[in-house]
Amino acid sequence: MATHNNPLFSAALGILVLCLGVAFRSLRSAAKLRKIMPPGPPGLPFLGNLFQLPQFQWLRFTEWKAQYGPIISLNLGGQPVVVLNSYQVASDLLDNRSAIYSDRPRFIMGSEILTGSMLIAFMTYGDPWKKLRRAAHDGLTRQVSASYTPIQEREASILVKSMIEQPSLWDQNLRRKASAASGLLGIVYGLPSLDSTDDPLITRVDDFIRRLVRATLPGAFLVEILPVMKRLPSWMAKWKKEGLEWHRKDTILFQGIMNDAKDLARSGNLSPCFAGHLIENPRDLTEKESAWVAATMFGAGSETVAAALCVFILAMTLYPNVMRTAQAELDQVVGRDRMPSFSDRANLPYIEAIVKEVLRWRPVGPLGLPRRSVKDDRYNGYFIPKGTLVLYNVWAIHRDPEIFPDYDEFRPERYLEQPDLEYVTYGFGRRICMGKDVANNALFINIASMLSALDFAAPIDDSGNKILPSRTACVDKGLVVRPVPFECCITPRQFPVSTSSKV
Ligand code: HEM
Repeated sequence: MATHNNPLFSAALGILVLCLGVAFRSLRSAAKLRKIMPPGPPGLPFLGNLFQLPQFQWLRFTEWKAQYGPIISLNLGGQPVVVLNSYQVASDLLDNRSAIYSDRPRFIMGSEILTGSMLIAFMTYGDPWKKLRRAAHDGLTRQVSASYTPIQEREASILVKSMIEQPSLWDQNLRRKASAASGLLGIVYGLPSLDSTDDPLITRVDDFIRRLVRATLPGAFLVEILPVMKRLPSWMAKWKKEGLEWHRKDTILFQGIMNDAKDLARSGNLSPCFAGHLIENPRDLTEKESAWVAATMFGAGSETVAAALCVFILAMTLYPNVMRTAQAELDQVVGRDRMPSFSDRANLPYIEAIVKEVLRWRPVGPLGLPRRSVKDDRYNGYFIPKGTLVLYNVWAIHRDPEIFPDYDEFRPERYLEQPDLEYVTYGFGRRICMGKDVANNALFINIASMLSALDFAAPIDDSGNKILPSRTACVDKGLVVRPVPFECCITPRQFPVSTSSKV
């Protein structure tokens, strides 16, 4: 039998030739595109640089900066990616061309399914995002954030107390008290301080954050790579069924807390809080939207502040001189018989500088949150096609030797010597962090309170040598990157009782 006369064989051959043709064309166009895009490492056909990215991608991007410059491009299996490695380039594109670079890539599980596309940080750019961001803005301006400071003072004292009572649990207390319980439940809903970290509300909110974080981990859900899977009916896709069910339950939870806040507002007993602003000025938000706008503040604000405070404790363990300089400032301005307060802030420039250096030295979001370009663009002679994934490398920007010559050192003095020095941990342009004032206030009061009441030191081994924690080892938790667990001796300053602890 002559196979070439067989119609099935001819059809199969036709499809093969067509596929090869399409593959060849897309290979050629990807190759052509790479030539006009910013420079970057060569990759494999089709897969591009997919297998050149290690776990801590910001480190590899920083190495490539040395080789290819402040703006580099990659091809991740056909997805064009641009990495912005310097302040100048990131600001040129994200601040000055924000109409093109303010979109986010799709987070199908983390945004569309788990939060019903109502978590501001993960929403794509457009009218729904603008509507929610505008409504949230009212409750987060610098002036309004200042009205939350009494809650933050109260919670900072509780954090210090927990560290004195349970020094071995410092990291857990940081996460639970400094995140869900501290500041945020009070700031968002005006709730009183919760005595127990096992409170069912904290547990539910923590579970919500954990689910969200898990959903954002690369490779956690296949649907992120094959978006068409979102169309599968729930009975065929367990992940989708569970995600939608969690969304339903979380909506009930967040609407319930919001309704409690409304009851308190009606009886005149709601303390100044974010929910109070939404209730007073609901704009055109539905009940569900306003419940999710408030919930966004947990998703975006809890792990980040706790991780930054963990970086602070790492820095104090490694740099005892910085700790002593800060304590001398506190003793002089505040004295030893009371806790610091926001009214001391203007007189505590060294503490303010420590806050900035914590955010610069080990940024808890070394790549911020990703963006996506919505239009073809040209920059410095390079082409950036519509749909490019745009990452800004906070790690590299904070380690630019021309701006931070001794970038690896934790040296708060740099901010006193050069008050205009920029750090970019809160991002850029239209998508810049909405909670930066709340976060800076939380970091200021927690750091000042801890330094005023506590000493931090590396533990000592049997031969009398310090056991220093790693300066660089970190854990990528999805939304945040924090130092690996380390030992630290935390002792009250006034009543020195040494306690060594491992987290
Ligand atoms: C140390 C603490 C924090 C850090 C380092 C941090 C960092 C960031 C970063 C890098 C972004 C993305 C910005 C961009 O795309 O350019 C962001 C977005 C956001 N942050 Fe924060 N954040 C912190 C605390 C908070 C807090 C306490 C809140 C709320 C009270 C908050 C609310 C938000 C919101 C709502 C967004 C989404 C903005 C948008 O996509 O339009 N953040 N944050």
